[in-house]
Amino acid sequence: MRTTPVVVVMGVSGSGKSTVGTLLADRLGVPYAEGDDFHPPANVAKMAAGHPLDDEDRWPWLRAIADWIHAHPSGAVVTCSALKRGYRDLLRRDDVPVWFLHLSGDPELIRSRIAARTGHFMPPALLNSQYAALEPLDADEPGLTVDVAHTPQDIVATAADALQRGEGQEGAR
Ligand SMILES: Nc1ncnc2c1ncn2[C@@H]1O[C@H](COP(=O)(O)OP(=O)(O)OP(=O)(O)O)[C@@H](O)[C@H]1O
Ligand SMILES: O=C(O)[C@H](O)[C@@H](O)[C@H](O)[C@H](O)CO
Repeated sequence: MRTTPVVVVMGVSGSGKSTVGTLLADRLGVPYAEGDDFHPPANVAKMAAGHPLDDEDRWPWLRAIADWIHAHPSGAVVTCSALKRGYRDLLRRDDVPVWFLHLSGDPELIRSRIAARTGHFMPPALLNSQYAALEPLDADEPGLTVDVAHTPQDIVATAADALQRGEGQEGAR
């Protein structure tokens, strides 16, 4: 690969973005950012109260993540649900290559993981709305889709291998 991309670990709530993202950043030796930290407090309060975000809620948050991405032209990992194509278009800019790792999986598996998780603001009831909004990677979007039934370690190894071989640079697999 000629240039190290910024990897955006995407997927519905509870798909494992933070778990996989921190491990992948360690493995690649690049900076890491947690996408939830870019939410304005009003967004977190809205989700915690059981209401899904809408596009208007998400644009300022996505712009803040896009700014972080483009402050890291030498490569980085950031988590962001990036559920819709239009959101990913906003995160992609010409100056820094952006590569999406979509953590995809069976809703019941992810629901059970959210139910077992403690200390997180996102209520399990919002998972259906996350799937309703989700638009998987299109064929022309650089990135890779992996099944979250695999262990975080296996997912990180698969992603790191694909990045090293330059796979998915032209479009999603
Ligand atoms: N591949 C995996 N196998 C088993 N458990 C996993 C896997 N990935 C994540 N988990 C567990 O599932 C739960 C959700 O993971 P995590 O918090 O990383 O998801 P997330 O996508 O960052 O969530 P959110 O978007 O709601 O912040 C955690 O308890 C985590 O330990
Ligand atoms: O786009 C969205 O609806 C939000 O980003 C959510 O996905 C949460 O931030 C997150 O994933 C926490 O659970």
